[in-house]
Amino acid sequence: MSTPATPPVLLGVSLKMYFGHHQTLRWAEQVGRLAARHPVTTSGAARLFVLPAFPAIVPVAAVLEGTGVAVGAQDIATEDSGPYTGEVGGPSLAEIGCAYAEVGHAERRRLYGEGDTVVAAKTAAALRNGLTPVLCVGERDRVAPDEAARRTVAETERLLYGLTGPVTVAYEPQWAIGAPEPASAEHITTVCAGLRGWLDAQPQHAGSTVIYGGSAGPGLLGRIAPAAGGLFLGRFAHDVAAVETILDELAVA
Ligand SMILES: O=C[C@H](O)COP(=O)(O)O
Repeated sequence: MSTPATPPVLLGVSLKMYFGHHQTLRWAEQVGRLAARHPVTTSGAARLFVLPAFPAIVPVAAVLEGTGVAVGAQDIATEDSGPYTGEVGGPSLAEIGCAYAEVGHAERRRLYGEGDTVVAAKTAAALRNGLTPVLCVGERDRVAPDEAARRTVAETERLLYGLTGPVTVAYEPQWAIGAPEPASAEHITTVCAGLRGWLDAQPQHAGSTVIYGGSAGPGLLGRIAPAAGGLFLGRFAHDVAAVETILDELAVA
């Protein structure tokens, strides 16, 4: 019997609203050059995706063409078209080359009042438009790892109820976002293993991935894999040298 192939490590970066437009393009050019030459990405052992601000998606997709780096959006409308001022719908995102759409980030929940109903509807919108939702889940306050796992699995189950398709679940404990350092390896592996176990029992979500975000950076993945199948990076990917360090770490793992 053959051993199942190890799935590629998934490294995502959300640029949030940190960079200006031209800075975003310069950053994307550097990431594209890195991905096109690094053995970990060229071999397919790791896959990268980036989520720029909406206006940069089209030029970033052009910059990254042929590098293997996928592009996505930081948000998606619940509806596909119609009178929804300021929103961007899944069909448009798919048309401009997005492969991913982030949903449910803690900042959107906290600052823009998005609750479970909206997050679930955005997840559904991504799936029906052929985009992989990057579904952000995680407890708001610091609790023990087992309790965090229980809450996070229940949250994921609730948000994915009735939906079908592969998802990228980004475990982001809200208290670890924008912090000096990530949650502990024990905390992350307990929750990610819980998520992995739940997903593995859901054939309708075959092909799904669990990644960790929240002050993630170099030096972390080796301590949380394989429970976490990758990282969802924020600030610590602004310096492309840090992304290269993470790829280098994978090369020697
Ligand atoms: O979207 C990414 C996460 O919220 C992590 O951001 P951060 O690494 O800057 O804390």
